[in-house]
Amino acid sequence: MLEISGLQKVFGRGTVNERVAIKDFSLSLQKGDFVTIIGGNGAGKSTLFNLIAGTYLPDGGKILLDGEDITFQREYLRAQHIGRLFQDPLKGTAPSMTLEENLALAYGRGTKRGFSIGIPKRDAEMFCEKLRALGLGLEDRMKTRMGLLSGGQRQAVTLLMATIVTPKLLLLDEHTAALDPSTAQKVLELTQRIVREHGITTMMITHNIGSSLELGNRTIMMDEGSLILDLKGEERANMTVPKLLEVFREKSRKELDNDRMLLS
Ligand SMILES: Nc1ncnc2c1ncn2[C@@H]1O[C@H](COP(=O)(O)OP(=O)(O)OP(=O)(O)O)[C@@H](O)[C@H]1O
Repeated sequence: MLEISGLQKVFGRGTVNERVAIKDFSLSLQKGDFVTIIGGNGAGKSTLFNLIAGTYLPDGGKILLDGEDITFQREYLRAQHIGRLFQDPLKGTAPSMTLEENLALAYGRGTKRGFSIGIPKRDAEMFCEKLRALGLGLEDRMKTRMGLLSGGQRQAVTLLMATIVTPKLLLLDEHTAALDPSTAQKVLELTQRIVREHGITTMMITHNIGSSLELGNRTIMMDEGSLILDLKGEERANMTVPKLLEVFREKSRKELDNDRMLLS
């Protein structure tokens, strides 16, 4: 359902700062795949997401989503089918608008539903039910401004917003990295539940090597803009954190000595 072939992105071409961020990158995902992505600082993980989401355009290669060539499609058009979460829980939301209004905006994405006429009662009831299902008591705070929620609450609502219209693809860019460990765990559990319920094809960048093996059905490792490891099936099931670090050392000839890299 996602076919990436020969993707290339160079920043600052022809300048002293020239940097090949994505180098001949190819990847093919099946519908319902949940891929975790790991790699050191500057490996190209976020750039890959920016190219898939249309924030940047590539210098070469192709991206097909459900058979449609989206390589140069405008970002706002792709956003109708691609949900995205960032490390910053406020990114992609309107902090001065209420939860209900944020959800209504997300629900209206890609449809002809208007926002100016207010929020229909049955939509508000549906938002309330979805918030209740998060188990965070947010169903009683529909009129609260988004900016007043805690980081974990906001990220849970952002997750709901990204999936309220089931996307073809969900991109999670370290979406729990800014949360305390127990809140991060809760948001990860919610993520798994929502992704599983709707069978959403998902890509998740993480610095937690343990999570990268525990969540999803496939793990890819990037280094210097290239895919250096693609783990699935039995090979992935038998992989451990120490073994994965060893593989990284062998393949990249460097240590994963990233300060943010969590090893368990
Ligand atoms: N807008 C930009 N302009 C110039 N260089 C950029 C830009 N965005 C990314 N880069 C460079 O491209 C390379 C890949 O960066 P990217 O942010 O994709 O890596 P990453 O794997 O997400 O790293 P991290 O884990 O540190 O967030 C880096 O060398 C980075 O400095």
